[in-house]
Amino acid sequence: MDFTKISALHYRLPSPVRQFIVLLSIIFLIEMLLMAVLPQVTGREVEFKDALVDSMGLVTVAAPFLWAFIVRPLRRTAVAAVFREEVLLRQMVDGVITFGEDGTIRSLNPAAERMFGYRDDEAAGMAIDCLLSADGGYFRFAVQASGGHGTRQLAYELEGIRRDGSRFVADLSVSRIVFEDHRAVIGIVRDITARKRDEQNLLVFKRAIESSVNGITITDATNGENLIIYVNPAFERMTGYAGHEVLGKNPRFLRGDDRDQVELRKLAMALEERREGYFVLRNYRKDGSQFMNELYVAPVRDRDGAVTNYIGIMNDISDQRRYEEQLVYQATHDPLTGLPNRNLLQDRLGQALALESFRRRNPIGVMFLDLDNFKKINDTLGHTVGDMLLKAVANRLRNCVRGGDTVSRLGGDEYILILPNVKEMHDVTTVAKKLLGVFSTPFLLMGHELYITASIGITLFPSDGDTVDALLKNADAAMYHAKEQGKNNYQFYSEEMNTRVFERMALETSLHRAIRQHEFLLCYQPRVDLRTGRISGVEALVRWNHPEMGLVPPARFIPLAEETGLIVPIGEWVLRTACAQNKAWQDAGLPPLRMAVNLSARQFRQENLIQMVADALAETGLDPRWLELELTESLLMERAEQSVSILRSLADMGIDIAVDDFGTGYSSLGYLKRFPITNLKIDQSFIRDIASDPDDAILVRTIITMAHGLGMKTVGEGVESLEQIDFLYRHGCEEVQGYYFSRPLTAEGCEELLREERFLDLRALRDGLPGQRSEERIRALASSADDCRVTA
Ligand SMILES: Nc1nc2c(ncn2[C@@H]2O[C@@H]3COP(=O)(O)O[C@H]4[C@@H](O)[C@H](n5cnc6c(=O)[nH]c(N)nc65)O[C@@H]4COP(=O)(O)O[C@H]3[C@H]2O)c(=O)[nH]1
Repeated sequence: MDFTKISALHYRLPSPVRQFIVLLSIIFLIEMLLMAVLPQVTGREVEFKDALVDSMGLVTVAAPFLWAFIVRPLRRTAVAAVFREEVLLRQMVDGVITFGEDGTIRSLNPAAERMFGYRDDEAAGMAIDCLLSADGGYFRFAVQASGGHGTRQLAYELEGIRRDGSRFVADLSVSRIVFEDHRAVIGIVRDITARKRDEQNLLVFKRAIESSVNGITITDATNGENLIIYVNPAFERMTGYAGHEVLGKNPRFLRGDDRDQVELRKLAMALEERREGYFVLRNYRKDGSQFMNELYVAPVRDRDGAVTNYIGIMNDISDQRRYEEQLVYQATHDPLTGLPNRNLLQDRLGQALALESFRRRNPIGVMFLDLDNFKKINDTLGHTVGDMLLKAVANRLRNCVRGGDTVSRLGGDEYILILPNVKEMHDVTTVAKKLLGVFSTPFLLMGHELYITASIGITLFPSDGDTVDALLKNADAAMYHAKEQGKNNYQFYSEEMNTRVFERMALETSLHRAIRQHEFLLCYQPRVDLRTGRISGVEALVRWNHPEMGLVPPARFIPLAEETGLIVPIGEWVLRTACAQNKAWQDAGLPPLRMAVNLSARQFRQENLIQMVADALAETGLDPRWLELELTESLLMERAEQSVSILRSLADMGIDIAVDDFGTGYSSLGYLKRFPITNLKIDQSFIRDIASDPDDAILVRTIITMAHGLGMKTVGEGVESLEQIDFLYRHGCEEVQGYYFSRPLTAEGCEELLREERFLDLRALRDGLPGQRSEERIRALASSADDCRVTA
């Protein structure tokens, strides 16, 4: 390799011969001068002339020494210096290109060779434009470089072109070198593609950080202080602090005085252990407001693994937390009253049981409180009032118990109370009495003064059960017992209550089976027209022929069927069977009579009721005028407005409507007038003492008068004596029904009665109070009929 070609540096190294000659000449000239001047000064011209000759000889003799001891060492030193520079050039990682002012490349150093893919000798003579492309070509910078005086350095960013045509970003520094008569340009080229990419990447990262919705902090961990050196705009938005206000501070200022946080301790530990971590902290904005900071902290390590910085990524999750809390609240609380719901109740009771099983100190009381007749209020006054009442009850119950007790709502009108720390049984009784007492004051809601009572069932852990389910189930059974005991009382759980509940469940199961296996049958109780004494109609009464229990009375299964909804298929069967039976009697040539069929509340609320009745009539072929539907007074009044339209539709079909158990509910005269009612059936509770109790007598008289005033007829129910019949007859009651004339009969028994055209002999009544004979006669008549008496 010709080093002299590499760069312009070799121009600085003078020729050794020239140096040597110059040196000798200088010495000789000095001696000559001395020889010329000294004789003048000393006046000894001859001696000096001889000496001059000697000097010349000496100079000649000294010349090799001069060469050997001065010029050569100097030369060596210089060459070594140049060599060092040349080696430097060769070792340089930057490419060095020398080229003339005409743009012809003179040399490339090895780095430039690697960079451009040309060997030095290949590149020599090529135009610099082939390696470096810039707008306006090489001349722009070459001319600029050579334009000034002395050496100037200029930097450019160009495109480097490799031998294979690929390009890279080149950073070029050019220097113009002028040495003696040599001129050249040195270009130092650096491939800055990676740097440029890094710069771009940095820009992207910076932009990402700046535009991140997460607050980002960078702290300096080198001095152990962890002071903030950067915060992004999201941090400023999140905290309300401007960047300059927090730079140089430790981020812990965000926690304010709220130091007692478990998560803070975890954070401190993570920082101490120099590891990353995730924390949720209560932090405070500049205005003092709190926010939940979901913080992710990660250390940044240098090449040696030492932590230099921490990056903190913050996320304000206050809204999310609120939402989560709301979800948890919704999942654990009753939306209406704000009381704990079944989930939370089970959780709390479970915890109380676990704790008490361990401590075994005091029993836990569980109370099941159910409002009495709440449904009536809901149905008559509407759901708004019902809801208000439930809320008001919740408040009263809450205020009635201690802080550690739980009042929860299971739904509907059922509340459960947990008393976790019962010291004595007496405590539970006191609380139960207190709870019943909160209902002694009426509830004033939307202008209504509501009196309501509650029934409470009580179980105790561990004596009545040791699981949540068992305790709740037994409290429920006890509450049912309280209802059975006349409501508005409390009952402690006992084993036999469960037996009853179990029986109820068994009954429910067998009711399902009864429908499938057609275990129901109908009895018919005749109704007598007091004007003629003849049978004017019959009432269909359902019986359940239970395979083991025998005939089960409706009072034992109708309420359960009503509760479970089974009354709908049962009622439909009753209606069809009764219509079919009536039609069959008519077809058999018996005198036509009215068939009364009971409709339960659930059936009455069925959307397809009208259609169902129409279908039953159509399928059996019974004329609607021989059908009478019986509905209770309370059922009609519960949803009076809806009842009006349903009853009208039924009446329009030609069906008679009777109000059952009249006098037991609270009828509004206004509605009674609007209902298309044919008959009012006076409840047997008023008939029973009609002859002895003046109040009942007045009431019955009033009902009859009122019914007539409204254009309705009356039927006396449960008539058992001639005196009762006499009273009703005298006060204008149109019909009677009761054991006196006939008990409910099987279809065959009833048919026989009809065939025989049995009648009530009214002569005795017309002639005044009946004598012994006539009464006996009538009794005999009644007892001769087939009996459909129930066994249970
Ligand atoms: N102490 C006494 N009782 C008398 C006398 N005369 C009749 N009874 C009884 O009084 C009830 C009259 O029927 P209800 O008021 O409609 O009252 C009925 C009715 O509300 C309901 N029920 C009966 N059958 C059906 C039905 O098919 N569907 C629906 N939804 N309810 C029914 O069950 C209730 C009870 O029916 P039952 O046990 O058959 O009881 C019948 C009947 O046997 C009497 O002189 N003295």
